[in-house]
Formats: sequence, C-alpha cells, structure tokens
Amino acid sequence: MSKDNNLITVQDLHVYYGQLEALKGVTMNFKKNEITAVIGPSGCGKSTLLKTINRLNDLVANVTVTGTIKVDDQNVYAPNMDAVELRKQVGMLFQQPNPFPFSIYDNVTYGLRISGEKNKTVLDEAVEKSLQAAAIWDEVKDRLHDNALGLSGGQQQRICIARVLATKPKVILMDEPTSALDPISSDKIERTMLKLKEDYSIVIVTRNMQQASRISDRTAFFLAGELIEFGETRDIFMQPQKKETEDYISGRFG
Ligand SMILES: Nc1ncnc2c1ncn2[C@@H]1O[C@H](COP(=O)(O)OP(=O)(O)OP(=O)(O)O)[C@@H](O)[C@H]1O
Repeated sequence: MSKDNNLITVQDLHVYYGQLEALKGVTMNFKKNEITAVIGPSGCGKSTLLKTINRLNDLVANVTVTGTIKVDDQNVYAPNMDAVELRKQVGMLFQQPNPFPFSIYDNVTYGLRISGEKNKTVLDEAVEKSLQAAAIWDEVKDRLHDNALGLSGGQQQRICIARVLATKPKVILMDEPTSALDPISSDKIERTMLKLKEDYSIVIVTRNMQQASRISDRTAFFLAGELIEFGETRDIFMQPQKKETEDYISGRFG
C-alpha cells in the first residue's frame, strides 16, 4: 500500500461492452479506512466500476478493459492474477441480499471451506467473529443451523456481510446495499459500515444522496462514463466545483 493509504488505484480505466464505452478513462484511488461513495445517474458506469475492480465483468461476454487497476499494489488484470483469490480480497455485496439456501453457519463458512479449511474450531471462531463484526451475532447465535433464507431481508444482508468478512478481505464493494431494505435495516447496515471502515476500505454505490453524505468520507460523481468530480464528501455536497455535480446533487437530473 502506498504512503498516502491508497489501497486501490485506478489509472486511465476504459471499459467497453462491445462497442459501448461504459467507462471513459477513469483515474482515481480508494483509501484504506475510508468509505468512498460512488454516485451518478442511471447508466453512468457505477456498477461497471465495481465489477471491474473484482473482475466480476470477466463473466460477461464482449467486455474489454484497458488501463490499470491495482489492489494493494497487485495488478488486478495481470495474467497471473487468480480471479477467485482476488474476490476473497475484494468482497462484494449486492442490492438484493443473496445468501445461499443453506444454514447461517454454512453461509458464513462457505469461502473458508472452499479454500479447504476443515478445522471446526477455526470455522466456529470465524463464524462468531464475522457475525459479531456484521452486527448480527446476538440475533442469530441460537439458530446458526437454521436456513439463512428464513431471515428478514436486512438480516440476510448482514449475513452476506459476515460471509464476505469471513474470507478476510481488504476491500468491500457494496452496490446499493440498502436500497431493497427498510429504513431501520438500512440504518443498521450504515452503522455496521462505519465500524467496518476501521479495518477495511469500503466503496459504496448509492442513489441515496443522504446516505452518501451521512456515511462516506469521499464521494465520486460520474456522468456518462466519466468521473466528473471526486473529493471530500462535504465539499462535493456543500461546494461542488462542477455545474454537473451541483445539478445532480440538487436533484435537477438523474
Ligand atoms: N453486461 C452488459 N452488457 C452490455 N452493456 C452493459 C452491460 N452492463 C452495463 N452495460 C451498459 O453500460 C453502461 C453503464 O452501466 P452500469 O450498470 O455500470 O451503470 P450504473 O451507473 O451502475 O447504472 P444503474 O444506476 O442504473 O445501476 C450502461 O449504458 C449499460 O447499459
């Protein structure tokens, strides 16, 4: 990691889906112990940016990526980079909670078990620690062997956070993680994020301007595949430098 705490560096990133250029030369960085919000109108490339950082876009046909992304000084698109290993370091949460249809315990230990961990003490400890960090241990500790699909949406999303944490990532990417949840569940996730940033770098795509201003340290505003403005969240919201940013945050478009 660089001296200035940059955990992810993105340099002149272009992403194409066939002929469509979804990201047009993006250069930015994401710091450790910070929450970075990525905002902008529909189709501006927010999800593409996240999916390019952990190479989920590999699964899409016809994608071309140029430029460089480094996570903790490792080049994400280097030929010797193992995408499965990368996704352990760069965990991701989605808009719809997506626990597997297994027990809570098996969800949280999934990543460890596919890496070959069989020691029950290690697995038990990982379950307790990850569920504690995801602020859901007290709610589920007496029913770890119940199916995770029997939980509420907000609880399922926190199980998904625990599942990500169990593989000890460096970065957590969150694509609108609370937009399918009620306000109380969203608030729990936001509080959890503020605690998690003590140990991780978090990147959150959100359409909710209040959420971006409440929880993020820095905010990046995208429009039509370009990074228009990126800075301290209070500056972006209180004194944006670009007219497009001001128009967007004041609700004039998007
Ligand atoms: N798999 C795909 N194949 C082809 N085009 C795609 C694909 N995924 C995204 N795109 C296009 O790339 C552009 C950026 O999409 P992306 O999903 O990154 O935007 P977004 O800002 O996350 O949008 P939203 O807020 O609506 O989720 C859009 O024009 C979209 O139609």
